[in-house]
Amino acid sequence: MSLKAISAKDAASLDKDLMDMGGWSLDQLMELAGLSVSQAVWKVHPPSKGKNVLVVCGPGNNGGDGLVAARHLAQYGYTPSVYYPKEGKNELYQRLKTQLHSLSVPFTTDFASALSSTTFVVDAIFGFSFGGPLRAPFGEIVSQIESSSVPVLSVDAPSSWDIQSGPPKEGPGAKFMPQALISLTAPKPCVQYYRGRHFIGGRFLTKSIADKYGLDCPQYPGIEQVLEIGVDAEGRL
Ligand SMILES: NC(=O)C1=CN([C@@H]2O[C@H](COP(=O)(O)OP(=O)(O)OC[C@H]3O[C@@H](n4cnc5c(N)ncnc54)[C@H](O)[C@@H]3O)[C@@H](O)[C@H]2O)[C@@H](O)CC1
Ligand SMILES: [K+]
Repeated sequence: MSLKAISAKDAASLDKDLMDMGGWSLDQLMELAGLSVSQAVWKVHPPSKGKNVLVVCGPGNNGGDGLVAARHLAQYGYTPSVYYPKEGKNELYQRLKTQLHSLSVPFTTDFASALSSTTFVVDAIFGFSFGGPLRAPFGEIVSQIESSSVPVLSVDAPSSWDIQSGPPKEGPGAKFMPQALISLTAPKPCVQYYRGRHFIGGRFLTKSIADKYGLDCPQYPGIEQVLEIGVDAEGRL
C-alpha cells in the first residue's frame, strides 16, 4: 500500500487547520491518536504476550498520546506503567495524569528497573516537533531502550530520529529500530529508513484536508482505528 508522507511543517499546519477551521480540540485529536496507539499495541503485543507495558512519555503532544494510550491499555486489562521524566505543564496533561491515577496506573521514576521488568515499550517521547541532539535525560533513555531486547512500538516517529532524514549518524538512536511504528495522520518522511511493522492511525483526516496537503485518506476497515501498511524491502511505502 502506498501512502504519501507529510513533512513536519505540514503536519503542524494540518493540526492547526483541524483546530482553527475544522472545529476540533486538541483533546479530541489526542484521544483518537492515543486510542489508535493502544489498538496498535493490541495487534503487535496482545495481553497473551505479557501485560506489563511501559509507556515512555516525552514533554509534548507525543507524550500526551502516550498518556491516553496508557489509559486505554489499562481498560483493556494490561498493567501499564508510565515513565514521564519531563512533564508537560498545561492542564490537559495534568488531567490525563489524573485519569491514570484514578485507574491506579503507576508512574515510575526508576527507568532502568521499569525497563527490565516490562514485556513491551511504547515510545511516546518525541514526534514531529523533535529536532537536534537529544537533551538530558532523553539521550540516556533512548540508549537504554536501544540496547534492550524488549519490543518497542514508536508513536509517529522513532524518538531521536530526525523527522526528515531519519536516524542520527552516531550516538543515542543511531541503531534504534523499533519493532513497530504507528504513523499518525500520515507517515513522516523518515519512514523511508524504517524496517518493521508499520501502522497508520489517527482517524480524523477529511478529504478536503487530505487534498490540501496532497495526502491519501487511509481506508480503515470497519470500526478499526488503525490500518497496517507495508514497507517493502527497499523501505518504500
Ligand atoms: N494530527 C496529528 O497527527 C496529531 C498529532 N499528535 C501528536 O503530537 C505530536 C507532535 O507534538 P508536539 O508538537 O507537541 O511535539 P513533540 O511531542 O514531538 O515534541 C515537542 C517537545 O519535545 C521537546 N524537544 C524537541 N527536541 C528535543 C530534543 N532534541 N531534546 C529534548 N527535548 C526536545 C520540545 O521542547 C517539546 O517539549 C505528533 O507527533 C503526534 O504524536 C496528537 O496528539 C494530536 C493530533
Ligand atoms: K515517538
